Amino acid sequence: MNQGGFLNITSEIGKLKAVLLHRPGRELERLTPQYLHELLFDDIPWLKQMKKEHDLFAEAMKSRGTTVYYYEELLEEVLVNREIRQSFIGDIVYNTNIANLELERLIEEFLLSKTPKEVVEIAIAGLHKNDLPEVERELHLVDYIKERHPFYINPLPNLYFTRDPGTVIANGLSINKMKTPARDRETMFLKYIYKHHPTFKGSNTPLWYDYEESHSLEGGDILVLSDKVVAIGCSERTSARGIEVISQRILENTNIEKVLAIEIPFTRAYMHLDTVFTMVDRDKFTIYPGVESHVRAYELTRGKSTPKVKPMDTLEGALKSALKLPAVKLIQSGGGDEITAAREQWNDSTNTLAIAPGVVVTYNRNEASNETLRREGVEVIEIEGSELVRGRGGPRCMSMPLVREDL
Ligand SMILES: NC(=[NH2+])NCCC[C@H](N)C(=O)O
Repeated sequence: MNQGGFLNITSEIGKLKAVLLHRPGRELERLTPQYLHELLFDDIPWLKQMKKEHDLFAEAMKSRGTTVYYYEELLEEVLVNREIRQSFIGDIVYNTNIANLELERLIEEFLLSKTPKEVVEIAIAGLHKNDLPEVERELHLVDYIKERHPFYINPLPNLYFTRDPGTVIANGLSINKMKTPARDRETMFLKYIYKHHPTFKGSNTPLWYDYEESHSLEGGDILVLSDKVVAIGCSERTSARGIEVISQRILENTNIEKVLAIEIPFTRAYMHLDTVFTMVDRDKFTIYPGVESHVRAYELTRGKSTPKVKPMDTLEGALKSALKLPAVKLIQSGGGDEITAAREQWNDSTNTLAIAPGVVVTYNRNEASNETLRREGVEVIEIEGSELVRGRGGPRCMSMPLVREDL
């Protein structure tokens, strides 16, 4: 069924051929202690160092044969077309909640006077109130009341976690519905790329989910385990209904036969399934031992209009049965020590990115977890992440695989 289009993901571990990243930019320099929580950060990273770390992350993939695409480049290419740029600017302004038509028009005019590159930059880094040239205008009530908020267009500091707004499943794309307002606008970028970029558009690239739908679904929860099985975390960010809706669509339109819905505790430390559980080889997974006993798995198969559900006894059993494997290995992160495991999980030890079967990229700081993976025969490529980690995401969160070789 996977013929035609550019996108192809039939596993978590097939050789990674193309990936979408976002190099952290000025949006990170707009974080202040006051808005950290709202913007889903716990700390303020140092941008210069962050960029270096991110470039080395990209390099680690490139040197192994992965083509790296960047959000800002693709968007800029799309926005060279004036009509598309106008529509994009209209959408951005519409999504800002400025609630003042005159001001909206001024911002629109301001953006229309910018080059495609500048528009992309503002769309991601936001528009500070001081950056809009002063014009005489009558102040409305909303101007007074909202005055303390520093931005007309909010910055998107989480965009470097490209995993979350979009997910390729089989030959199609899911443009996800983000749970929080802080990340809502990220998904719109993907829609423009999908609709207008020559590499991505194509009548044969199905859309499995759209950000305009009402139930939240984030990419950190979606793991394409094989050409027949997808796992989706039910979490703080991804709703049960969102899982049902996308599952029925992929069960009807692809070779996928089963979706494993995996329920994890709803808490900030494990906001997505991939913060506690990732696939590292054909029959190997890494898991944070602190959640193992709280995880519940359900097997979904195609139903009439919504999937049939079968609760499973254990995660291990569910994986074995769905993947038709005689055994699976759940490798516990943290090297068997409870305290180390919890500390390293906070720093994304279980958020591994497989770039080939049994080959993963991880942060070097998670020494015990990396050592455990190696002992289990996994090749571990370590990257520096002291600044990147401050946004609470690791190599898997920072990447959106577009094309993998089939296994
Ligand atoms: N796939 C992931 N685990 N992504 C992590 C995203 C972290 C980001 N600060 C957020 O809270 O949304």
